[in-house]
Amino acid sequence: MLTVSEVLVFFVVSLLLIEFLKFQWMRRRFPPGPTPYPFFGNLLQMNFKVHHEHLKKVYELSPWLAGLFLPSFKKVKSSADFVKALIAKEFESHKRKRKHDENRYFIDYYLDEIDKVNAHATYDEVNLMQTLVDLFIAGTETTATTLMWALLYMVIYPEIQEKVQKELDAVVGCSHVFCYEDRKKLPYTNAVIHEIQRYSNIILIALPRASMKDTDLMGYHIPKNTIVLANIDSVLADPEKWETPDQFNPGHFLDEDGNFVNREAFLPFEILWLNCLFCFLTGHRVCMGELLARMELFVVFSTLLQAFTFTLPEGVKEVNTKFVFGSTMKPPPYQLCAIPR
Ligand code: HEM
Repeated sequence: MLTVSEVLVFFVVSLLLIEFLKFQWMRRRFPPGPTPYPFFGNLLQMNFKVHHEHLKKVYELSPWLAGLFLPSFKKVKSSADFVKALIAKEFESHKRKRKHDENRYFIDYYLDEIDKVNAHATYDEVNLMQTLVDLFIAGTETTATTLMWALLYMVIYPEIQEKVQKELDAVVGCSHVFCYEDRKKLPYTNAVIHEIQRYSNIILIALPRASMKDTDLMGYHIPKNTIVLANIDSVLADPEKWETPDQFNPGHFLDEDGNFVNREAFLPFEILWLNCLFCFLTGHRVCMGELLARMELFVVFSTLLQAFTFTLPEGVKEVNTKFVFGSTMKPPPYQLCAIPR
């Protein structure tokens, strides 16, 4: 047991050490942001898995106690267990019904890789299960959240909804079954979907990168092993890149003749320019589901607006659009009416 004076000495020495390091580091030019204290500035480098493991142990020892003090952990764990059980069932069924000459699914291809004997490969069933969980979470939460924002914006901006419906009626009609190719004939609808993604900006920060060596970037010093987080929000709302960054304005993606125009700063899926700059760090990293997500958003959004008009329930005048912070930035829970057209 430490005495009070020992704790005080430790505290004072730590402060002096921090000040000394700060003084040393001030000689280099660091990017704007919090002072890079050795401990506080690098919280992300701590092994969070260990904490998670401890929480899991508490939960396993006494679910009742954990449920009392860690209700959110309990909820997350039961959701994760549900997803894992679902995926394990699917995985087992693929293994049972496997035909080597008829690979059709990701699981089948992965199982083939496991079968190949390669001492350096990391393909195994545990990794496969985790990859499936990752794909499941990354692939459902993101598109669902974007569609929640999409319908909310349609009730807030009925004139935009009406314009989309007019374009859909005029170009493809009311019984058309949508495919991704249709977006080329529907510039306004396409522009609205892009603006939904820009304005809702459901992932504020890209996945972490780490610097593999000391480096200077755009005049700033980035020490080796620093975790670098790219701020997607700063690009999607950059006043130098967008005419009206704080407004929902599909015009950002249209030229004066109403043709769809892609914008360099439209980067909801990845920070591409950063990938170029950081190629010396961790290499290329992008959203692997981008194309699937784009197709899903276009087909689901167009199909819904072709079939329904979305309005606020009677008597509701105000809508809260302040996002709820989480793995993706979701709109607060809301109600709407879907009126068949
Ligand atoms: C609206 C839908 C989506 C958005 C906005 C989105 C956005 C993102 C972003 C910003 C990243 C980080 C990229 C980076 O750090 O440079 C990412 C990574 C990722 N996304 Fe998506 N995503 C979407 C849909 C999907 C779908 C449908 C899938 C799969 C079926 C998917 C799978 C992944 C995976 C596996 C990664 C990690 C890639 C890596 O570790 O390098 N995403 N996504």
